Amino acid sequence: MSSVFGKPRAGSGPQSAPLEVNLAILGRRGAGKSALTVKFLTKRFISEYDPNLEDTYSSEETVDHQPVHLRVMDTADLDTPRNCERYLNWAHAFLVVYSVDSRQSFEGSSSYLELLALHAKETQRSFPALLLGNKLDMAQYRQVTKAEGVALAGRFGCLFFEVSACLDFEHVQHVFHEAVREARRELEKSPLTRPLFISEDRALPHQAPLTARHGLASCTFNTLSTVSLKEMPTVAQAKLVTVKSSRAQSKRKAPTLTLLKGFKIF
Ligand SMILES: Nc1nc2c(ncn2[C@@H]2O[C@H](COP(=O)(O)OP(=O)(O)OP(=O)(O)O)[C@@H](O)[C@H]2O)c(=O)[nH]1
Repeated sequence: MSSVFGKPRAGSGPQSAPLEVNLAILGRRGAGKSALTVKFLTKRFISEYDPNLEDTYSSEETVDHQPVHLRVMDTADLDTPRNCERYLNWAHAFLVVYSVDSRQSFEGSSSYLELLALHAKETQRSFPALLLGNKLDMAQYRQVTKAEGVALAGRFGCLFFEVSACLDFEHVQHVFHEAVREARRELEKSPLTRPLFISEDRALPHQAPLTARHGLASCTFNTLSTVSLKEMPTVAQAKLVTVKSSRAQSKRKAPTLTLLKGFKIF
C-alpha cells in the first residue's frame, strides 16, 4: 500500500513505480457491488456475503501494457449515501452500480451520481464515474431498460455498461479497466496529488450544509483547502489477508490478491 492513501504515483517510465488508482464502488444494498468486485479479483461469483462489511482490496493490474496498483473499495452504505467523505476524498474514480431487476437500486444510483456531481462542483475537480446496470443475466425480470441506463449516464456524462457478476469475467474485467483508463486520463491531466483536506467537516459557515441545499442524504463533505494540509484518514479496513488466487494466477499476471476476511467464495 502506498504510504499516503490516495496519493497517486504516476508512472513516468517503465522502471518507475506503477500508477496507483483508487476505485470506489457505490450503490444500494443488493446491487451486486461485492459480487462484481470479487468476480474481477478472483474470476469467481460469490453467493453470500456480509452486507455490513466494507472491504478494500489491492491488486496489481496491467492496463494497456502499463502496470497499475489498483485499490478497490467495496462500500457498504446500505440504502443511501452516508459518511461519504471516506470514499469521496479517497477515490480517483467511481463505479456506480444498480441492478437491472430493481427500480429502487436504479433510483439509488441516481442519488450517487448526483452526490459525485456535487462533490466535483464543490471541489472544482472532475471524478470519472461509470454507471453499471448489473445482473444482466436476470434480464427476464428487468425493471430498468437499457435506454434508461443510457439516459441516466448521459445526464451525468459518464460511461454506461450492463454487466453480470455471474457471466463472463472478461466483460467485468473490461469495465474495471475502463475505470482505470478514465482515472489515468484524469490523473495525467492534473497530476496533482489528491487534495489533502483539513479536518473541518462542517459546510462553510456562510452556507447551509451541502446536503440541506440539495436535499441529499446526510453526507458531510470536508472543505478542501491547501491552507492547513492534514494527512487523509486511512480507510477503515477489516483485517487484510493475502491469498494466492490459483485460478487468477494461472490466467492472469496478477498472482497475488489482497482480500479481506468476510467473503465466502464458492
Ligand atoms: N443473478 C445475479 N445475482 C447477482 C449478481 N450480482 C450479485 N448477485 C446476487 O445479489 C445479491 C447481492 O449481491 P452483493 O454483491 O452482496 O450486493 P452488494 O451491492 O454488495 O450488497 P451489500 O453487500 O448489501 O452492499 C447476492 O445474493 C448475489 O449473489 C449478478 O450479476 N447476477
